[in-house]
Amino acid sequence: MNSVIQTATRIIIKVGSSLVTNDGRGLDHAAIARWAAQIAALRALGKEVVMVSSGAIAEGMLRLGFEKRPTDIHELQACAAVGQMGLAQIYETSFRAHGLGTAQVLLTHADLADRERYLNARSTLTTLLRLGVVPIINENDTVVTDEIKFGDNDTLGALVANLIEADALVILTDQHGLYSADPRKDPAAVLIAHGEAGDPALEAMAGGAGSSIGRGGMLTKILAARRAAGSGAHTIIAWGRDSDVLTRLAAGEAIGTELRAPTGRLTARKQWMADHLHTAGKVVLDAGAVQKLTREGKSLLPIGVIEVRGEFGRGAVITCLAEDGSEVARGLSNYTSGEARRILRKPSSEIEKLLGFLEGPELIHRDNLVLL
Ligand SMILES: Nc1ncnc2c1ncn2[C@@H]1O[C@H](COP(=O)(O)OP(=O)(O)O)[C@@H](O)[C@H]1O
Ligand SMILES: N[C@@H](CCC(=O)OP(=O)(O)O)C(=O)O
Repeated sequence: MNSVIQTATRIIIKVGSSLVTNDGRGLDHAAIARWAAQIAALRALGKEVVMVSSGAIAEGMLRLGFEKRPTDIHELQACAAVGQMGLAQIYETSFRAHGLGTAQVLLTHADLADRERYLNARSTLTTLLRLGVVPIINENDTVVTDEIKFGDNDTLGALVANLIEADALVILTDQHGLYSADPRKDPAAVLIAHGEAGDPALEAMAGGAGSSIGRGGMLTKILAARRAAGSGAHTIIAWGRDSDVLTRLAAGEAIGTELRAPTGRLTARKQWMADHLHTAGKVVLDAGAVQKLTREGKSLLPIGVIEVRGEFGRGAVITCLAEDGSEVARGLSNYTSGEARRILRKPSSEIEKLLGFLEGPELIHRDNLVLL
């Protein structure tokens, strides 16, 4: 039995170019309608779903009359811009049939590397989920070049899984999962049902490029699983043409390849904070705020802050100290050090008046806080 999707509440579902575009001949409306129906069923089970969908370039090629994929980067970008309209249109119509709203979110890797944009993307996506909307994400091909040339949406799917701390990443593709070798070339290849994300042996099996339509091949999916595991998300790679693949996964069926994250979510997040981000500043908390954070699992409000040390920008990782100097927590700050100094000791209801804007009632939201 496969329990990953059954127990997951927040799921990223990535559909590859090879699936969405009906082998390059425009968008596969029937396939998109089937995913929408299944995602509606997942939502009815209380799961939150974010889609990462490729297909803009292939649809744009069809609409603009290109027989084969252009090599000129700006023609590719033009195709993506034209095709993205078609993608948005068909997703909107398909989900609307189930009473679900959709949102178009176009991201680049650079957006997620910048802390301020990272926080904005994160807040927007979680707000969309709270409002019951299904976000449909693609790479913002108009403003990037490298990604179009070498890019794949598997990596984007993993970055989004990390961004909103999803429980699972489902990568739907034109194969039944990861095989011991490329099944297009080796008929004796067998399906790998289980593995551990990050196991180098998997990378060796997945070598080589993908189909003529897709960009990444299997290797980028294996690397995406490793990346998603960084925030504790498990990955499933499965055949997306199965009419009920998602609902069967949600019912607990073992389908495709399941790559489990070796560490739990909290551990992974702590590790991420510890490894990837140096703390830019410090805030000293009063005893009441320490109590709220450590015992009650609450966010850090400015009223509980007695001192701000160092200079930091919005979205920076800062350390929270108790009055005796001991480290209590680390987290991503909603405000710059200058702003934090103006609102410390103040009730959150005064933030807007003091700063002229409100980024949130808390200095560090509990979702962005790791206790030490
Ligand atoms: N070990 C493997 N197992 C399965 N597929 C593999 C493997 N190695 C390479 N591939 C290739 O990867 C392709 C899927 O990648 P890709 O075409 O990029 O799809 P997508 O558009 O869904 O991202 C398969 O069609 C297959 O030819
Ligand atoms: N952003 C591009 C998709 C990139 C791509 O093909 O990725 P993938 O589906 O992972 O092989 C598009 O919409 O055409």
